[in-house]
Amino acid sequence: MPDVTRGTPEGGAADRTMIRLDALTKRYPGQSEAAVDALTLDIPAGHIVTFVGPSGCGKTTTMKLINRLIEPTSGRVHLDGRDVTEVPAPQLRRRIGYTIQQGGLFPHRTVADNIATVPRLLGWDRRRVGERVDELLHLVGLDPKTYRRRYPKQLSGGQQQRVGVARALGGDPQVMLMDEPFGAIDPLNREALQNEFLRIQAAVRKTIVFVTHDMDEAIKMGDRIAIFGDNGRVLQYDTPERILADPAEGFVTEFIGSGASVRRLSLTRLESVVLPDWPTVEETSDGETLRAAARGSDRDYLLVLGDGRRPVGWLPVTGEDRRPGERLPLLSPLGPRDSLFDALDHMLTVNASAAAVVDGDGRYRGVVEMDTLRELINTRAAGAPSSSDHLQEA
Ligand SMILES: Nc1ncnc2c1ncn2[C@@H]1O[C@H](COP(=O)(O)OP(=O)(O)OP(=O)(O)O)[C@@H](O)[C@H]1O
Repeated sequence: MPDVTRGTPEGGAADRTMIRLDALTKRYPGQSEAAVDALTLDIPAGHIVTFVGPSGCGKTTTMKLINRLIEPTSGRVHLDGRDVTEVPAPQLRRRIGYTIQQGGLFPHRTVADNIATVPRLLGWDRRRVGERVDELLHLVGLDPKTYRRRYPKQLSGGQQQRVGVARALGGDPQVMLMDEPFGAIDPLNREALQNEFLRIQAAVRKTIVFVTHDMDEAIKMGDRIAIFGDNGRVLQYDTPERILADPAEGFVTEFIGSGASVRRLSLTRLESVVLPDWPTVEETSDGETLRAAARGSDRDYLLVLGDGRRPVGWLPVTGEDRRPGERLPLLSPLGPRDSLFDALDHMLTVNASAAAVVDGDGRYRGVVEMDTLRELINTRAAGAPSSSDHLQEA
């Protein structure tokens, strides 16, 4: 098998390797097959790597090998350049935060005591521990006054998960291992937690290994994705963009599913694409100017710009003689941080074939068309580079 797991997938400047798995193998007693088989993988500092794959493929076992909850049959784990077997286990676990499904909180300890677990192990004084607990509750979006003294059973699943994240961050670890942290959360709250967690990560920049069953979550959360096949083997390790654009044969293609080309749209932000120009008119234009603009364009709609070049409506062009019709309202234009997928979603929601895009100040920037998105989906699905000359990545 080619070595898919070494080095930097982007081929750019190398990030420091925080976790290095070297031919790591785990065979549980009495099992004929290895749960993890000669796994070799470099995890760069300050990034999220998602492990995704079918049930039983060795994701959890790999996590437990990293923080030495279990010992390997053979192979090595290096943390920040040092073999983990040379680091005493308690010290190691203080450097590695661990969250599991449903938060894994101690049921008979309050929220504050749960979060304080590692800071106390580290011997911090009471005041520093108390401050850290409040700081972390703030960070995960829970009001310390309300939640500090509650017990886990007095929290919703999502709140327990937040406390689980706060507890894992307690001792300011270098590394976080998160084993399906949002697995038991309903889809809406799950999305909120994912967004919240990405916001936290932008501030704390930990090295994170994030296990999930869900390819969409792997794409959203991962700077890189390791796709596991059976027996703890990694079939592909790369950025979400590359995996979606060029999935390894067979299993990976199947695992990603037929929605890959649509999913890729969600990876491209509007701020990074060059948008085609569109015929526009000013809100204050007189009738003659509007008629001239309608005749001079081959589009079925003109975009109306108001004060400060803000898109405010669409002007349909009708009839053989191309007359401007009644202005239609434009509710909310798309912004620079929206993705091509958001554009598609927006057009499907408002039943339109085009959507106006603005810059960060709300000024008109261009228009995305449904036809262009359709073309992108089709060319990407066919595996060909996009031939669209309407919408180029900047
Ligand atoms: N303590 C154990 N003793 C024996 N076999 C085990 C043990 N723990 C896990 N296994 C086996 O090792 C394999 C890998 O398990 P692991 O929990 O790492 O998979 P996983 O990818 O995390 O699965 P899931 O997505 O279902 O959590 C499985 O076949 C499992 O049955």
